[in-house]
Amino acid sequence: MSIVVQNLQVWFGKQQILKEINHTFAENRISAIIGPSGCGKTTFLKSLNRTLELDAGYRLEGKVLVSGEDIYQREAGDIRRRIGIVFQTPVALPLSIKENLLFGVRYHGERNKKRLNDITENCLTQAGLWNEVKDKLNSPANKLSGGQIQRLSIARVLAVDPEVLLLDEPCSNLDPASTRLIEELLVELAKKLPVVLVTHNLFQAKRIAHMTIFMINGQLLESAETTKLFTNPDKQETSDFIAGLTW
Ligand SMILES: Nc1ncnc2c1ncn2[C@@H]1O[C@H](COP(=O)(O)OP(=O)(O)OP(=O)(O)O)[C@@H](O)[C@H]1O
Repeated sequence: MSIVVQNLQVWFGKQQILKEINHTFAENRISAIIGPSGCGKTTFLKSLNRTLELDAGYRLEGKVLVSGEDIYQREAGDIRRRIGIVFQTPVALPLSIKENLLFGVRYHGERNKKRLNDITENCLTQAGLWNEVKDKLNSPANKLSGGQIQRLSIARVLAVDPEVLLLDEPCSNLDPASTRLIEELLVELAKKLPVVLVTHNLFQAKRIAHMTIFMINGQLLESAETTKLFTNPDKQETSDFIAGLTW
């Protein structure tokens, strides 16, 4: 499973936000998207699963192909299930831990009790949360820590069996220990599906990303194996950004 982006351009009103982006996100890889604030990282991520359409006033040109299909020619709800997204702020719905986990699954129509129980255990286990919550599945999720809620958010996305996982700065509100747990989780998940991660934390990109993409002013300036991009980038702007010389 790869994601192929062809000539992607996005506008909000008259302002062009993304400019002719071409890229292939490969299978079984973690790709990190880095770049200065406001360069379009989140917009790019949201265009990969049609979450962007939930914002008013956007216009998009170009193609995003998943399994060879243009996601903009398919049903948006189905695309958002197949290409899951986790946002920066850990969100617990005002429900129990189990009902948080099953929210999307129930929305998509699953009613079988055994199946729902199996999904609960499998996904919480995958997210490294099962042992911490198995004895309090019916307790309110908002009593969990920020790091636990972020792992629950990831588990909730995994529960609908996505083919791709997108994350927008998933650790920016977390302490180092919770960050490490999420990073370990992403490394495990990337063995099964492509993971695309927007991060401001260059150390995080270095630690876990196989590929890193550098964006600036709505353009994808450079993408390469992470080691190459951080040690021997092709572009001066990338080098300056990594060195902290600009922005
Ligand atoms: N819904 C929207 N309506 C209008 N403009 C928007 C909208 N969302 C984003 N923008 C604009 O698009 C540009 C890129 O924003 P985006 O959030 O994609 O950047 P970013 O690189 O993720 O920034 P940051 O690192 O600060 O999170 C910004 O100028 C922003 O103001």
